[in-house]
Amino acid sequence: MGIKWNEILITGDPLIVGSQIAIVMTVIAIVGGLTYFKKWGWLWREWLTTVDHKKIGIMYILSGVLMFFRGGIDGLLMKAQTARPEMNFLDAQHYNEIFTTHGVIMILFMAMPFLIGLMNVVVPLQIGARDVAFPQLNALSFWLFFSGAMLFNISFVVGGSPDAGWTSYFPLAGKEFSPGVGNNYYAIALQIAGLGTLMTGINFIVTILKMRTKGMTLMKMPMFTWTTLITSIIIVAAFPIFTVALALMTFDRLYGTHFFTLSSGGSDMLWANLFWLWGHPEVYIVVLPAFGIFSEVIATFSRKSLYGYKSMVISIVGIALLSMLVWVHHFFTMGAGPAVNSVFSITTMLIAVPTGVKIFNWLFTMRKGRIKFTTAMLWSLGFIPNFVIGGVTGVMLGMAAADYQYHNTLFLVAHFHYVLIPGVVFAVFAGLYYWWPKMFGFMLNEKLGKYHFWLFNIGFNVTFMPMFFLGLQGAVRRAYTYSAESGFAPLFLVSAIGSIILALGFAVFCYNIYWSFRYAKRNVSSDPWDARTLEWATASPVQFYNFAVLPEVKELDAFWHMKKRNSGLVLKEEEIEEIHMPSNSGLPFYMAVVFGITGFFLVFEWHIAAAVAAIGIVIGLIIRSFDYDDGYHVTVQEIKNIESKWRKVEGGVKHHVG
Ligand code: HEM
Ligand SMILES: [Cu+2]
Repeated sequence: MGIKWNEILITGDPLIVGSQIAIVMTVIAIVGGLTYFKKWGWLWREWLTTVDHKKIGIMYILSGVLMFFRGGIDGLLMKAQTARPEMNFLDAQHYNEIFTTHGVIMILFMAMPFLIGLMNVVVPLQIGARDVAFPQLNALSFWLFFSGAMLFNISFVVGGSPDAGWTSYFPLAGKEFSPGVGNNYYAIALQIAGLGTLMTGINFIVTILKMRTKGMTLMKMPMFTWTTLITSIIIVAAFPIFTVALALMTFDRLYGTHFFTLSSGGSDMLWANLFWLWGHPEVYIVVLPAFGIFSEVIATFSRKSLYGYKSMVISIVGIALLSMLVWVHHFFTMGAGPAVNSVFSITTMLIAVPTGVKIFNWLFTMRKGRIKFTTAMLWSLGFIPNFVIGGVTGVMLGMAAADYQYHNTLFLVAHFHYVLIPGVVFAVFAGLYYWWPKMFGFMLNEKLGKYHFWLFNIGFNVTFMPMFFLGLQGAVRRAYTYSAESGFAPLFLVSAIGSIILALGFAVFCYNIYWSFRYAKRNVSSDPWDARTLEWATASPVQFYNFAVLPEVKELDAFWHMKKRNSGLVLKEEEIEEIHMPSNSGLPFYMAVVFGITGFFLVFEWHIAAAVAAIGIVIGLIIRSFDYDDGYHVTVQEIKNIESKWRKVEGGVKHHVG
């Protein structure tokens, strides 16, 4: 096991050396800061060992912000490289690495944690529960996700990034054509993060089915909870496929098997099928919770209940079923034959029906509503036309015969950005502006929010609209440059300028976060938007036990009706009982560390070291099986004290913004 340091630490490239220096400086700054301000204990007690769904949610969201930064920089680098023809800012190899890490990071390490973070913060509150069903498992989910994300990210400076696209098609991703460690990172880091996600799916299914408060039948659940339930079911159905595919990939790359290489009897098409059997549902895993967020925001700021609730539920179930039946549309051109292509063409286009139902429901919700144009509402309004462009071009791509023309061009890249940016990123922003006061007890700045919205929205369209036309003119995706004679130059330049405007929008958002922590008024009402669902019946920020007394639900939009009956924030003191809470645990964090170390050794194929590190995993499991900690109780007196404190202040604050 001779360690070749020159292969491990990448040197010679200014971008990478710059990042290495930046990483070292950041680590020194964080360690120094924590030591100087004596915050290590606080970090350990309040965050690293927490099992509180709200804090876990906040950590997911913070990871999402960081990863958006990383993925966004990848995007900007690509846009800079293609701004002019025959540029040499990035070479072909670098471009390959960057679109690969960009795609993986944006989908798995940006979209997923943002949405799972919001699910964590909001869903237990919306169903009137004290936490998720398995709080410690929830912490383990987060830490495994985080461990996988960090492992994937260090590939840039240690060993080299994967470069076979976020789809990692074989034979390109196999050992023969990608001998470096880059694609090992893909196989192993995604495996670790994926295990975390799978556990999240199981956790939320059980939570939503078993932990709803009295009276909340399935058809009285808020729409965000519905979408979380269906998303979790898709996670449980789809992620194991990816787990298996990645395991087979790991065997192929590390142990010389040939599941995916033709040369020894394997099949590269097997990878393509397995990947998209997970990959297409994955798109709905990120887009359905986003639909849930828009449903909450649009109903709240139209001051009406959601139009067509039942048809909304039916259409998300329909989308979930169809999402498992369309995967072949990603490789129409691979020659499955006209009959197969036609079937998948039809299933693909069918998805437009339930999606269309939802769009009309949102529009009808707004009809005759007294609309408040808050920032959260702006994101929801902006989503609709942009997402329709993404949807319509999706139907175009879904026509198998026409797809021979569009396939692997920038038309496709433009299409899925028009789905994912409005469908996920806009939703995340809407959700953050909306639930920020619930998470922290103060708001994001509405005026900055509007700059953020307009810059981001305009920048997004200027970046991606030209790509449709470039694609139709024949510009292929994943190409690091093009010739001056191609005539692509003007549109590429416009697109690059757009990406700068987009980045400015994101910068305003980052500043807004800073602004809110620094300057925002602290005495915000617990229900600043005059909202409809139960999460607003708690203190802002929410007490660790969520509800002093679990609420009873009689109808949809339960909190709205409680307010109508003047029982919104009424607390019947005689009903307060002791609350049973789970204890913190350092075990999930420990498991993520040993998983991360084992994964790192596997990436470099240091098998003995990996085996030794894996013993750490087994030790963790053993410790957990001897863990009889049953949690602790909060006394009635304590609850009364806490409740009277915030309720007294609550009386004196200005309610309802806008
Ligand atoms: C923030 C602004 C963004 C910019 C400037 C950007 C730009 C780009 C560019 C230039 C490409 C490569 C085009 C090519 O094939 O040559 C690309 C690919 C891709 N992007 Fe983005 N993007 C952005 C946001 C996102 C978001 C939010 C997501 C997902 C949620 C996303 C997912 C992807 C994926 C999956 C690929 C394909 C990677 C591959 O070919 O393997 N992007 N993006
Ligand atoms: Cu698909």
